[in-house]
Amino acid sequence: IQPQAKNPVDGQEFRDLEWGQLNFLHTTDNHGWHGGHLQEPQYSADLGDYISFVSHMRRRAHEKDVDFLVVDTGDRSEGNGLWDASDPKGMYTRRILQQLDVDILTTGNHELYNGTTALNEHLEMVPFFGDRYLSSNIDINWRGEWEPFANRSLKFVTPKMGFNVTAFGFLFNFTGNHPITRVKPVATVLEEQWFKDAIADKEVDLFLVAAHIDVHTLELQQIHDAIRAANPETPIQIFGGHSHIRDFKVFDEKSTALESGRYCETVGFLSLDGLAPEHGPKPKDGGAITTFRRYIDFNRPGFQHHSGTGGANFDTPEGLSMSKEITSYRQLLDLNRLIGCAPQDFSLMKDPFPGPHNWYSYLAETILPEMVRNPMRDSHPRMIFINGGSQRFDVFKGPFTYDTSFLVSPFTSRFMYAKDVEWNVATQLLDYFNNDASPYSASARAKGDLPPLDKHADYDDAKQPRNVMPGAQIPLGRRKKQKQKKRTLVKGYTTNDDFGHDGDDTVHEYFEKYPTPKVLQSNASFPADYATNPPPVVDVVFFDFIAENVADGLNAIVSRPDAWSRDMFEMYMGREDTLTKLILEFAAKEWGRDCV
Ligand SMILES: Nc1nc2c(ncn2[C@@H]2O[C@H](COP(=O)(O)O)[C@@H](O)[C@H]2O)c(=O)[nH]1
Ligand SMILES: [Zn+2]
Ligand SMILES: [Zn+2]
Repeated sequence: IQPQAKNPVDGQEFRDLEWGQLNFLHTTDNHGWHGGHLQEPQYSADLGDYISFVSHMRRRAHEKDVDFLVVDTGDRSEGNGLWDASDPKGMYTRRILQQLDVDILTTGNHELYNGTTALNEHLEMVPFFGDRYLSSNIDINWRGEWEPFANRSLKFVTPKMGFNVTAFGFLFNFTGNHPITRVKPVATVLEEQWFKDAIADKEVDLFLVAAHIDVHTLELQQIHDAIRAANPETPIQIFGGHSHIRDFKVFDEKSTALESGRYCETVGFLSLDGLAPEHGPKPKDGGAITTFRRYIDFNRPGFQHHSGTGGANFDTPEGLSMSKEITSYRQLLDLNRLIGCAPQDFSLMKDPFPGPHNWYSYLAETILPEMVRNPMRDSHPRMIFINGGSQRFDVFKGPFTYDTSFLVSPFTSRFMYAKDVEWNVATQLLDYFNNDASPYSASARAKGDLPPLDKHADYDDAKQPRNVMPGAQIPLGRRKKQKQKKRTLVKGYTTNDDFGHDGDDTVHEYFEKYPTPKVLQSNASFPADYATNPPPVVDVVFFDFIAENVADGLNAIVSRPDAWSRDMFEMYMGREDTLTKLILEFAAKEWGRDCV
């Protein structure tokens, strides 16, 4: 099933990009979506189109005699059939990404959850990209000793303007990584001699930080502050990620951070002016940096417009062959195989939870009770817990394909259980998980286990841009503002960041975003009168991914630190019974195949 993408932006007049001395394209958290969005025209470009776009933007930079860098900040894996359906996972994605002309890339937490994935990233991607692949705080031990996962930092001179740039690559203080890897806390690395030497180097015109870190976090503040303390005047440009949102933070007059969404929905564009090369002429206005940022929807019309090629001359031979290669891999993996017809749209956060249009509610009320079963325990009442962040994308009414199961619920978590837990203990577990004050929240963030924030700020003209530094009436650093023209709006990202709300290239119609559960509970085989006559005990069933958190929660509830531990839990279903598989089986059984 290949729904054809109509022109995603009829009536859209694009505002041109403001180029500077140094210009960037940024992607992050693409999570395997390199084949594009087949059911969303406005994000329908694929990696082939992006390769063509990058090629044209490099050409334009050359014509303008300015510098241009392409950056990716990780989570390239997990969350699309193109990645998850191959064996080993990511086999085709790593092959296609090696054809992307990227200048600086770093590692996300999703490259590190699974040992095979981490090792393949280290053995295939790191050597291929060489010193451009930066991991300043990750090590790997696959051959008996700890060694850097990739290059720690890179100093280079930009070809046109002769800027001396020192680049780093950081991951947030992630603790959910596979044991063959280790992630050193950012604060620890900032004290290491190699880092101190790198930021002590006075022959640097710009520090570049590629970070798989949300732009509003302690770790990123620590990195900025360490570099700034050693370099009061040197510009610091940060590219963030991980929280899957479009965002932009002003740290100070010479430092900002751009975050560019997720899932091949966004390409971030950023330009800098006013940089003073070490040996070049000093800028006339005392070194003020002018910054411009724009979030470009990942579609061909936008790429064609900004590459200055229009329709006819956009596709490069490399881009065309990449698109063909992706199509062939998708066919090889049989990703378009129709499984069933989803009876309606179900969203993760575009509709209230709980509610009739919310995917979490449909899972809790319909899919999990029917599909998460153990024949030996079927008559036993059970509570089923899954982490909210395990669900990754909306379900659209109509064709639900083999690929869709990976878009929605890609992970290989299995179901474990604690047998016969007292009712009045088990009933307190959900609050332990979802109460922000509980210890779970802190450990979940460190594990990367909070549902990706997907904050779409509202389009409130009166609303001041967030985080404007106190006393600074205009965003720090000078920026190039552009007039907004009236447009026909389609639903999409509406972003309000430290530079205001003119960042989205395609002006979208705003829509409400609703909170999602940190952890979802589903009940099954409860007696009809459970509300007035609750069963004495229930089976507590859960994803192995949160097994330690379940033990911690139960122990906290009974106030005994060692009442439960992971090794006391048993498998509830088989190793092959992932939720991906269970959803496929449900869709095949319940949803019919005549998609009207
Ligand atoms: N149930 C599982 N959830 C997982 C697994 N690996 C990751 N996750 C969830 O992903 C997000 C983090 O994603 P990010 O793109 O924001 O970095 C987080 O909510 C995790 O819970 C897994 O194997 N099983
Ligand atoms: Zn991500
Ligand atoms: Zn991440």
